[in-house]
Amino acid sequence: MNTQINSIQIPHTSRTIGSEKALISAEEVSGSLNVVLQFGFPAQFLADELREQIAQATGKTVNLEIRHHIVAHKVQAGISTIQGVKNIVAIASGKGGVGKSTTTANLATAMAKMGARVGVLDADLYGPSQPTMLGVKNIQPTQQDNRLIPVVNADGIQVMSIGFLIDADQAVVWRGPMVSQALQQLLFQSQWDNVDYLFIDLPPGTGDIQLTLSQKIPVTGSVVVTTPQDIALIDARKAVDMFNKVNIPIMGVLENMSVHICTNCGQHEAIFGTDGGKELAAKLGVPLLGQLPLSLPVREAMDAGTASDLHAQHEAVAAIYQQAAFAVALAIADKGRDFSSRFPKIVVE
Ligand SMILES: Nc1ncnc2c1ncn2[C@@H]1O[C@H](COP(=O)(O)OP(=O)(O)OP(=O)(O)O)[C@@H](O)[C@H]1O
Repeated sequence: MNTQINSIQIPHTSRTIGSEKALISAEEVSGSLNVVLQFGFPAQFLADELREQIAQATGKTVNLEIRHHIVAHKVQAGISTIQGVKNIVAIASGKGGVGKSTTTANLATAMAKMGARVGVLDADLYGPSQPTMLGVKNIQPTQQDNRLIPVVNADGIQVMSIGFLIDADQAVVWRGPMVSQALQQLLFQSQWDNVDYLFIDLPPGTGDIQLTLSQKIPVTGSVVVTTPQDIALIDARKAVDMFNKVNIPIMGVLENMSVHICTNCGQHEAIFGTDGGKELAAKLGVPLLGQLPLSLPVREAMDAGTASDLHAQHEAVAAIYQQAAFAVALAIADKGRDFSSRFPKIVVE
């Protein structure tokens, strides 16, 4: 029985239940089979497909319980992980306005809907938009014992934003070191509650601020967002170079605004060119996480703060983000574990 279950392929992957060592138990009770599986990534959303496959392979009625055990994975050498946060994913773009914040909000929403505990840190000082996109713009974080408690949205996403603390007009005159300090404060002094994946929406560009941040924040992996336009791709490459410089693995490239689909006639128009992100990913040898079309419901949902409803009502959009988030979770699960928080820091005086 176990051999049959272990050889089942996990949907949307080339892995099997056996290769993931996911089978905890399979017991026959009163004619049906009680199966418990545990994964190192969120897999609750695969429950129906897996139950069906196990039923087919064993010829039994199956009761399936799916658990996940997500652990902290390796970050850059010499940086310790943060209390309450297991894995940080930095979302970056070389060029502004390509949809980095939209991607962050939707990857986080997809990951939360897949059953993970998710946080978002809005580090986009020059245009903090996560509170708006995630529907919490009118809520302020509270304070407890000198720590900020992140605001929690409809999907349970813990949100912290530089926009909660300063107004955007003031921010534009901030210099690099001030930005870096404010962000570290937000990250290290917030009371994150057992977050599996914390997405950081970095400011656009690849200057000193981004470089400093990627050297000081413990990042498990990064995602680079680009439109297919040549000019965006050149800058996206710079973002990739930046992450390589500080040894942060790139989990993939997400191509945004890939095509425009006419709402009247359904015709596809490649306004920003075709497949640029796909080609960039291939050239760099990193996965293409997805290609999201220009989409009116996406724009409307981001403005209205209804990312959660967007995923419930627009299956095609939700599927693109779910696949991308799943690919990120799998890539993280494949990395070595981080044990930095288990050992006390040794300080030589
Ligand atoms: N695929 C899409 N379809 C429709 N509108 C989109 C799409 N992606 C992003 N947008 C819209 O484009 C605008 C810019 O997107 P967003 O703020 O995510 O970009 P950004 O790269 O984070 O920008 P910034 O440089 O300001 O940080 C937003 O109004 C957003 O709703």
